[in-house]
Amino acid sequence: MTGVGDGSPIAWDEAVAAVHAAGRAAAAPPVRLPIADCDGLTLAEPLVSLTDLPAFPTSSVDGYALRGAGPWRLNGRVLAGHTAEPIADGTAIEIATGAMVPAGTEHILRVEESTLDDDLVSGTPRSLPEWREPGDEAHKGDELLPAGIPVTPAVIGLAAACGYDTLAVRRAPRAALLVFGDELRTAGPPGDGQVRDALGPQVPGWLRRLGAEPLPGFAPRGPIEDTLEAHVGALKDALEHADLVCTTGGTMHGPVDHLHPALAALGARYVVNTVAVRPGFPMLVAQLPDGKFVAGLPGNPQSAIVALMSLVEPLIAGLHGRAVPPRGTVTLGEPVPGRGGYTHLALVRVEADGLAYPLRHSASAMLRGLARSDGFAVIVPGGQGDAGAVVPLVPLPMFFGARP
Ligand SMILES: Nc1nc2c(c(=O)[nH]1)N[C@H]1C(S)=C(S)[C@@H](COP(=O)(O)OP(=O)(O)OC[C@H]3O[C@@H](n4cnc5c(N)ncnc54)[C@H](O)[C@@H]3O)O[C@H]1N2
Ligand code: MOO
Repeated sequence: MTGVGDGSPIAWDEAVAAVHAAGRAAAAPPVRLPIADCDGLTLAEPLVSLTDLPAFPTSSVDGYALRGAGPWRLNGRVLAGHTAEPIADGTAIEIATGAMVPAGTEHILRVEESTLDDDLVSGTPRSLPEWREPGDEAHKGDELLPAGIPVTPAVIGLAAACGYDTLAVRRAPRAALLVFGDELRTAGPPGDGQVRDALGPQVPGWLRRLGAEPLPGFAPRGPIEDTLEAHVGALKDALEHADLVCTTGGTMHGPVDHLHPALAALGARYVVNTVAVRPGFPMLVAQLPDGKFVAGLPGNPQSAIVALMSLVEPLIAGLHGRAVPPRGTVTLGEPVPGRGGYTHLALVRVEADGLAYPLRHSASAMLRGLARSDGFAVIVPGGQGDAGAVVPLVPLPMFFGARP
């Protein structure tokens, strides 16, 4: 096998950039879908307004459109959804919020600030216009959003408002999960040398939140029998359906770690093979000759999630045609040690004082810290996190669709 990272681990930020670039190069071609089906997908073209917004002068209030000096003779009504005739001098036209303002209107008088006596309207209109002019929000042809941004419900609303029925989007990559490890139990408490599979049940939820499309059923397969044949067979099968297959365990070179030989048997090329990060360094991403990806997550449960956030999140972003997700910063409330020449991804929780505190029970085999965490504080190689230091944060996407 060939590829970046053969031999010694590559730097964490280089690994992030490498998988993102590989994903971007393999991004699916754009498709056109009805706007309501685009939530969580990615704009493949800039959103350009198809119209002025608003498209016509639009009343912001219920009241009377006026022209000339008052009192004004009431001469009709215009409701939202209708076109308006021009207004004659010295007249008032009753107008509803959202209705088209008659041409020639000089003021709109709010209904609660007016009096109507027979057919005569009087009152003092406010000095500021009570309507929105065409183009106040956007002009036809304005670029409202660039290509490559996630389609959120707000984006769908904006697209609808300016006239779109369909959008050019990139589909989400389809992801599958294979769990390796004969020692795993899929039900009940651990014991007798066996541990409970803690990744099969949780990784699909993370993948969904990172923007992958669940394969029908999305059932993680495993544990896969600890033979090379079984690994190759399971990978082939999953790769028939998925653009991205995540595996857990078997990233090292123990007697029953078959991931590397299985990837070699499939003709895969490493995009990244081991990363200078703790925990989780044996993580890898490989690409098959047909362009599909395998992400090898280490078996230690917290390390697997470090690998998801380090490699799988930017890979999925690339496959969507998006930038690497923005990673903010936190201010540390307590010191967080560095890990020598490795990047340290340290579980932290942001407390009520706004500061991020390292969590206990956060060794690579543990999940107790992860379950209380907001994300990973990033301590750069050779550095350390002093209390009060501002450091990057890799946030965990806690809510469904929070970061598609
Ligand atoms: N000689 C060395 N051995 C190990 C090293 C090393 O540098 N030299 N690194 C350790 C590190 S760090 C990690 S991480 C693991 C990665 O190993 P694998 O990816 O090959 O994972 P496994 O050996 O299959 O499992 C490791 C550990 O995690 C438990 N596990 C696996 N899958 C699950 C699961 N789905 N749910 C819960 N727990 C799981 C498994 O039982 C093992 O305890 O290698 C170290 N070894
Ligand atoms: O790097 Mo391992 O992933 O520390 O537990």
